[in-house]
Amino acid sequence: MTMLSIALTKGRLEKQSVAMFEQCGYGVEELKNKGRQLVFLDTEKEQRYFLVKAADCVTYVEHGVADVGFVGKDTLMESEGRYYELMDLGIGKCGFIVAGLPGQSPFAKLGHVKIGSKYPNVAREYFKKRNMDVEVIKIEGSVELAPILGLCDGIVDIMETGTTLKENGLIVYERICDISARVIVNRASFKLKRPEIMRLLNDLQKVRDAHAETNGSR
Ligand SMILES: Nc1ncnc2c1ncn2[C@@H]1O[C@H](COP(=O)(O)OP(=O)(O)OP(=O)(O)O)[C@@H](O)[C@H]1O
Ligand SMILES: O=P(O)(O)OC[C@H]1O[C@H](OP(=O)(O)OP(=O)(O)O)[C@H](O)[C@@H]1O
Repeated sequence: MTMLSIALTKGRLEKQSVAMFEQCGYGVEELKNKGRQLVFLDTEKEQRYFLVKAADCVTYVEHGVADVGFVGKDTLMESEGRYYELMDLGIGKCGFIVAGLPGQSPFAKLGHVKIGSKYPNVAREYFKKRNMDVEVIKIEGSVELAPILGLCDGIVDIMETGTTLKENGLIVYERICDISARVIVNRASFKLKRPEIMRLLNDLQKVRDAHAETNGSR
């Protein structure tokens, strides 16, 4: 059997991704008990996993260093990589929103509008579709701070529970779209390692559907 290399997004998606592999019956003990280690071998299934930042996950898959990647749709929408997006994992569910201070909608402002975001391409694209000419300011994190301090009139960011916005006195003006984690696959790997990749996708699909059923029947 051919070895599959799988790039996992570290951080918020990590725990749920590892749990899915565990439920598939793969040997992820090393991944669960990691220290500073970044590559993990699952000899039984002939798979190796590595943990990388979201945007790097796309890069590794695009270049074929990883055959498969687990990454958020937010990152895919922001990047320009070439890969196959083959499955919605149903984890890491959240959404892209436009938010701002109450009574100060960026959609109602006349004149120059500034939008802060960790996702400048997504923000630019969205406002272009709305026929609005905005200046997008790239922000690396704690985006909610930017309109409070007057750096911008609104933000494009991720919202899950809405707690971060609420605790910072911001409101949602528009929901852009839903986001969840996806499986992406290198284009050449999909031809050369198709049986291994199909087996992985089938296993993941069973786990995802079992979750959906449990949640749906609550
Ligand atoms: N609040 C959230 N709820 C659900 N999923 C989220 C949330 N925030 C981020 N995600 C998903 O998890 C992925 C990783 O996010 P995470 O915050 O761990 O890393 P990051 O965005 O690279 O930030 P950092 O610079 O803090 O590492 C995101 O690309 C997104 O798909
Ligand atoms: O709606 P909520 O459940 O409050 O989640 C939303 C928050 O989660 C993400 O930030 P993250 O924690 O990744 O930190 P960051 O500001 O460094 O991006 C996002 O940018 C929001 O700030």
